[in-house]
Amino acid sequence: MWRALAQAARGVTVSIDCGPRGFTLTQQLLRHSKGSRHITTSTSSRNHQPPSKYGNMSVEKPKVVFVLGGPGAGKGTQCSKIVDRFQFTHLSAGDLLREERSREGSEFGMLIEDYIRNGKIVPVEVTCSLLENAMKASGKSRFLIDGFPRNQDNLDGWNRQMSEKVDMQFVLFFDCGEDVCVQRCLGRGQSGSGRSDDNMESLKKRIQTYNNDSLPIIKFFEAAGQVKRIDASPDADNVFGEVERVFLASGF
Ligand SMILES: Nc1ncnc2c1ncn2[C@@H]1O[C@H](COP(=O)(O)OP(=O)(O)OP(=O)(O)O)[C@@H](O)[C@H]1O
Ligand SMILES: Nc1ccn([C@H]2C[C@H](O)[C@@H](COP(=O)(O)O)O2)c(=O)n1
Repeated sequence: MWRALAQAARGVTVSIDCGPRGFTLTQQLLRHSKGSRHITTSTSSRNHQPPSKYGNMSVEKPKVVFVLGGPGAGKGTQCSKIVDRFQFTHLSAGDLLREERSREGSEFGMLIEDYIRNGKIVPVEVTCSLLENAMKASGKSRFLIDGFPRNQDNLDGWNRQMSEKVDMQFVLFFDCGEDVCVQRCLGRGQSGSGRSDDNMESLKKRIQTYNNDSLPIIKFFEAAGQVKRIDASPDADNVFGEVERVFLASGF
C-alpha cells in the first residue's frame, strides 16, 4: 500500500500493491462512494442546485469553497446551515475518512484509524480520491469542502489532482479560540458523538497538528487574498449571520 501511495503522489492512476485484484486506488475507493451519508445537499426547491457535467468535463468547472478552522470551531454546524440556505453540497474530509475507515474490506481502514486517533493528517492520495469520487458521485456543481486542505501534503496533492478541474472561490475560515474549541469537542463527545478523537488526549494532538500544519495553509491563502474570516465564538445563529453575508456578497 505504501508503494501505491508513493506512486499516487507521482500520477493520478495507481496500481494497488496489495494482491491479485489489481484495482486502481481511485476505482477501489469509488466502488463504494455512491449514496454516502456524508454528502448533504440542499433539498429545498428554492435552492435547487443545477446538475453538473463534471463527469465528462464538458461544461463550467464546479465551484469549491474550502472550509477551515480548528477542531470544534463549528465548521460542520455552519456547513449544514449553508446547505439549507444556498446551493451547495457539503463534503467533509473527516466524514469521508471515517466512512472509508468503517467500510468492510477497506485497504485503508487501519491506517485511517491510526491517523485520526493520533490527530495526524492522512496522506492526501487517500483523502483527495475520496473527495473527487464524492464530487463526481453527487452530480452537483457547488461544493463546501470541509476540513481540507489541512497541511502542505493536502494542498500539494489537491494542486496535482484537482486544482485544474475546479474553480476555488475562497477559503471560509472559522476563527475560534483553543479553549472554546476544546470545550465544544468535549461537549460533542459527552453528547454521544462516538468519535474516537473527542477526548482530551486526541484533542491535544489535533490542536498541535492544527497549529503546526493547518494554520500555515490558512496563512498561505490569506496572503493570496483568498480568506473570508469569520469569528466563530458567538452562538451558531449569529455566526451564520456573518457567513450568510459572505456568501451573498460573493454572489451566491
Ligand atoms: N457557534 C457555536 N456555539 C456553541 N456550540 C457550537 C457552535 N458551533 C458548533 N457548536 C457545537 O460544537 C461542537 C463542534 O461543532 P462542529 O462539529 O460543527 O465542529 P467542527 O469544526 O466541524 O469540528 P471538527 O473539525 O472536530 O469536525 C458540536 O457539538 C456543535 O453542536
Ligand atoms: N484533510 C483531512 C481531514 C481530516 N483528517 C482526519 C484527521 C482529523 O483529526 C480527523 C477528523 O477530521 P474532522 O472531522 O475533525 O474534520 O480526520 C485528515 O487526515 N485529513
